[in-house]
Amino acid sequence: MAETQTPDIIYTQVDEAPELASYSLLPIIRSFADAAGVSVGTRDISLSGRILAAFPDALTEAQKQSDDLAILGDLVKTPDANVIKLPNISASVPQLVAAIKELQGQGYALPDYPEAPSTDAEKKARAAYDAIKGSAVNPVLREGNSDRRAANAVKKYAMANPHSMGTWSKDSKTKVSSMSGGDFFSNEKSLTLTEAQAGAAKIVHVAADGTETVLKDGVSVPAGTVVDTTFMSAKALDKFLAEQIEETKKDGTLFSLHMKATMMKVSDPIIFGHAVREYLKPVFDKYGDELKAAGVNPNAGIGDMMERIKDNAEITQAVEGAMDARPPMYMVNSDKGITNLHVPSDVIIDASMPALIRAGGKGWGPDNKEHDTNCVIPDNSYAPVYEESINYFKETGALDPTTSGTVQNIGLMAQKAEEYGSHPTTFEIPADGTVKMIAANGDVISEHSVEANDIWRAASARKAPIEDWVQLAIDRQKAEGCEAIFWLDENRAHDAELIAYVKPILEAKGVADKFQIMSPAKATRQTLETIRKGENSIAITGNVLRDYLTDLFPILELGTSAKMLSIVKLMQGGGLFETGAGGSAPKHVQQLVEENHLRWDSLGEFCALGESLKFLADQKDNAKAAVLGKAVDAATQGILDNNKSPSRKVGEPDNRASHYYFALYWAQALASQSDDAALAEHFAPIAEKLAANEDKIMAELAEVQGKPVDLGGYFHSDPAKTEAVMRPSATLNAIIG
Ligand SMILES: NC(=O)C1=CN([C@@H]2O[C@H](COP(=O)(O)OP(=O)(O)OC[C@H]3O[C@@H](n4cnc5c(N)ncnc54)[C@H](OP(=O)(O)O)[C@@H]3O)[C@@H](O)[C@H]2O)C=CC1
Ligand SMILES: O=C(O)CCC(=O)C(=O)O
Ligand SMILES: [Mg+2]
Repeated sequence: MAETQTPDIIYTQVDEAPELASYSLLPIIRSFADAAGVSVGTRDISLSGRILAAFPDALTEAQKQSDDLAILGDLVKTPDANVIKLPNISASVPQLVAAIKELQGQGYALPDYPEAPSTDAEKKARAAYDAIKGSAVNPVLREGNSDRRAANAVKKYAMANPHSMGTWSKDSKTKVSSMSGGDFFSNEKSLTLTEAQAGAAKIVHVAADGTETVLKDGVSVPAGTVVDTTFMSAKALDKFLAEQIEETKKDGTLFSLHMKATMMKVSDPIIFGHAVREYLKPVFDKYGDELKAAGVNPNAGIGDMMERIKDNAEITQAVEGAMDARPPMYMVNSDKGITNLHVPSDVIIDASMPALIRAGGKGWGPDNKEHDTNCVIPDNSYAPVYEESINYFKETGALDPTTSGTVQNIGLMAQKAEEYGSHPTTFEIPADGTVKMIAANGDVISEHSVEANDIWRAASARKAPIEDWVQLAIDRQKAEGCEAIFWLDENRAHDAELIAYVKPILEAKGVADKFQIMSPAKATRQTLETIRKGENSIAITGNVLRDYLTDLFPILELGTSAKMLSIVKLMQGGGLFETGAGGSAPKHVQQLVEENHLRWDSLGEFCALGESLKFLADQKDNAKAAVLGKAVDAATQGILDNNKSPSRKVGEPDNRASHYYFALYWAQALASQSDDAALAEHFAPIAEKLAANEDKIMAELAEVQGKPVDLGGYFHSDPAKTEAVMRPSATLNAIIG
């Protein structure tokens, strides 16, 4: 065959902190793997890489880049897949625009992001950019369901070395506020499609005057798919937001909005925009025309708005005046004046709510001090999880990480299950009327009366992924023998359809007595009670709760979700090993650039690497991969036992130093094992050299810290400059080769 062979393992090229870490870690991985005949390739799924791959016609031959995401999307549907997936940027519009600008500045003739596309070329460019926006990578790669948990060694380490936890007081004014109706939760309709209804469905808007507009045609929904449709009323949302702004002011707390504008890339930026508009209502009322003329789109946030009006002193002053009259906002960076409503991707609910709960219900205010906070989460589908957690901790005090049990997660996410797949079927409604979803055979799946500006969406979960998810839960419960709860609310339309799948499978397998089914609010309380007793629980959830809980519990138990094992057992037999459960930590890049210290912890990468190698050993009957994998586990244990994880403070050992120790312990484990004599012989001198040069290497790594560095770009950094920054120890580099 002419085709070049796929490497044994693909390591993804991403963005921000994890990508910086890869510059240091990947050469070590490759050098060690190479000695065992294991090939490690890379594929570029970074934001800049995806932009370049989408516009070949705008680039010179030398600049063109392959569509690696599409290639990986095909690979994960084969049994050969073995992919280590690091977190990548799920870009908001301001991030996308910034990345395009940076690439243009580097000589790539890319089109601008067309804000109001009118010509065909602009419409084409806009469609290409919109496909890159938000969570555009994970849904493509996740051809399997999710298994996230803390490895035993990691959990034990956290219990012995607890992170700091804020204290909860019974009279904390922190709370979660959600709509009392008119939200996605209360308007949801759900149906499991029959054979007769299966096929290509369409979504139609019928205006009050009878005009029909097809919003979307050809929505593929095979038999057995659970289809949900729902909408959020724009009027109810605005009323709710106005009330919350008032109430926050009365309570004397901070106003904060928690959304997932990246994952729900159509609905949530719109909801965010409503909050911006409501918070700055006097300004939008008075200067609406001027703001429109300046191209202000509230969905892009106050940051973008201020930039556009910076030359207009009157409006700038009006904004500042309006903000002074409003309750203070929860800040992303109080030193720099960056508020919760500045950029839609700055406050991402899965990370932001747990961080606030870990801090004892406190958020940072504009005065650079901690305050109680009103956490505004408009939709009720999942807000009760945070509400119940906050209520529970107010009653009982903070969780004790030294004694707490652990919560594992089995998440339904394969084939864009649930809201993850809803972007192409979410619409801001143009005019009053009805929205119908119509099955291939003409049956009306659902019908909703809507008003202009309401946000309507359809989401779906297919039969095979649902069945695979239930089986995964059965396997995991069997392995752990602990409490296992399906977080499903029989009173919610969608969950009731899932329960109709779950119950018969559990009964048929004779394991119904091992599982409970509970609404998210009840499951939250029971789970917290279980882990407080030092026992463990498995949360079996849909996609959104998978996302939320795999940050919430790890952040409370381990201090961070970066240390999680995150396995995607691909439905076609391959393996996808995600590193940790968190994101790409933009704050960490800032610190590196300012003071050459990278506090990113690669423990998630170490865990994923070990799993990937052990998977390769089984997948290709590769005994050397098994030896490498076992040694990775020993090295990871070594990092924990000897406290070699990165420090947060400049001047102390950082990410690069932890990679040196990882290499040292990995080489020592390989040198001392007796399963493969050739590998032991190869790694003995390497282990010796690494150990003998410890002081020298650590000094070389320490020496560079404390000064700013130049990476030659943020979204598309200069490889040579970045490598020089991330591999500053000539001694280590020479040993690694
Ligand atoms: N799988 C994926 O591809 C995911 C991608 N994302 C994307 O990541 C970006 C940033 O998201 P954000 O919500 O800010 O969340 P992040 O998880 O990137 O950051 C939140 C904070 O978590 C801590 N943290 C996260 N990872 C590590 C690590 N490995 N080592 C040490 N600390 C860590 C840091 O806290 P501190 O600095 O206080 O120590 C960090 O500032 C967005 O573009 C988002 O879309 C988000 C989630 C998953
Ligand atoms: O895909 C994304 O944008 C975020 C994913 C995420 O947060 C997660 O999987 O935990
Ligand atoms: Mg997440």
